[in-house]
Amino acid sequence: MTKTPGIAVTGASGRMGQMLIREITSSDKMHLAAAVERAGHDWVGRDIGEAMGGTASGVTVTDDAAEAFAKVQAVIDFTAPQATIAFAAAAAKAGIVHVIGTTGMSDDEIAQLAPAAEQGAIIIRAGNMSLGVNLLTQLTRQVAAALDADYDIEIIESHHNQKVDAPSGTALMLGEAAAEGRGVKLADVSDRGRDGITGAREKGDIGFTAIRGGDIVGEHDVMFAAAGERIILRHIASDRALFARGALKAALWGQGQAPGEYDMLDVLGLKT
Ligand SMILES: NC(=O)C1=CN([C@@H]2O[C@H](COP(=O)(O)OP(=O)(O)OC[C@H]3O[C@@H](n4cnc5c(N)ncnc54)[C@H](OP(=O)(O)O)[C@@H]3O)[C@@H](O)[C@H]2O)C=CC1
Ligand SMILES: O=C(O)C1=N[C@H](C(=O)O)C[C@H](O)C1
Repeated sequence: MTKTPGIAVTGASGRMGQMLIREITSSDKMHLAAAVERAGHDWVGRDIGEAMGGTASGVTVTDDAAEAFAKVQAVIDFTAPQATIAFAAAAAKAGIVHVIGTTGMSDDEIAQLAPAAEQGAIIIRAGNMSLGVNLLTQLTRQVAAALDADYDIEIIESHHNQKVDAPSGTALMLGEAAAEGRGVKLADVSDRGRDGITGAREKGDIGFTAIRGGDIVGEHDVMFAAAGERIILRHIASDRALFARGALKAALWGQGQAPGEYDMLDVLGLKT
């Protein structure tokens, strides 16, 4: 029998952490080999299956990422920016695949991942792991390239009321794609957080609006609004399992890749 890759999940008690553990446990292409939580978390030392309210899995939650990563082929990490930077360094030491779903990272924090990729980590990072959204980035780039600045680009995202970062990682991916299509830098045209007497909209800007409420999993619209018409590209995620399955696909794709930084377009073969 062929041995499947062992996977570690960080932020094991989180919304995505638990979803990832369920998906890995039901996959025959990989197995759950470690579950990591931060020091002091009350799940540390408990069986992850039991902590999640199910049956024993044989995997005890640990706060020792280095020890966990030494015995796996990939780590899937949906946590928080500073935690992800620390996990990247540990993944580099272990020479394993590091799938990063964490959003809300500043440019400076993203730059801090580069040394890990140079030192042996195979980093696959995306603000959204779904096929649909990654396809939508390509469509957004295409439509933005085809239309001139008479079409105002607005990105509207909606998420659950526990989300801590805005705009969402997905909205930023879509904004980058629109800016690329237009041949401009997103940082030069990004318009966020309008409030009060903002003045009229600047031609060529890419606007962002974030809605937070209830249990919305994740919805994104890219609107191209001109005199007399609007084109709206929309993605609706209705189940977090979508993101988890994308992350599992990335963990498998990364096996045997050279150390470096990749994204879901690489994994899904959508790079143009
Ligand atoms: N790329 C994608 O496709 C997707 C990305 N995401 C992103 O994934 C991230 C997590 O989302 P979600 O699961 O909803 O969030 P949760 O808050 O439910 O889970 C976050 C987990 O990370 C842990 N964590 C936070 N900070 C640290 C730290 N400093 N060290 C160690 N562990 C830490 C938390 O532990 P504790 O409870 O102790 O704080 C918790 O277990 C977010 O950035 C979100 O935007 C979400 C869905 C899809
Ligand atoms: O926090 C979430 O929930 C999600 N975060 C990602 C993002 O910031 O875009 C992906 C997805 O929309 C869910």
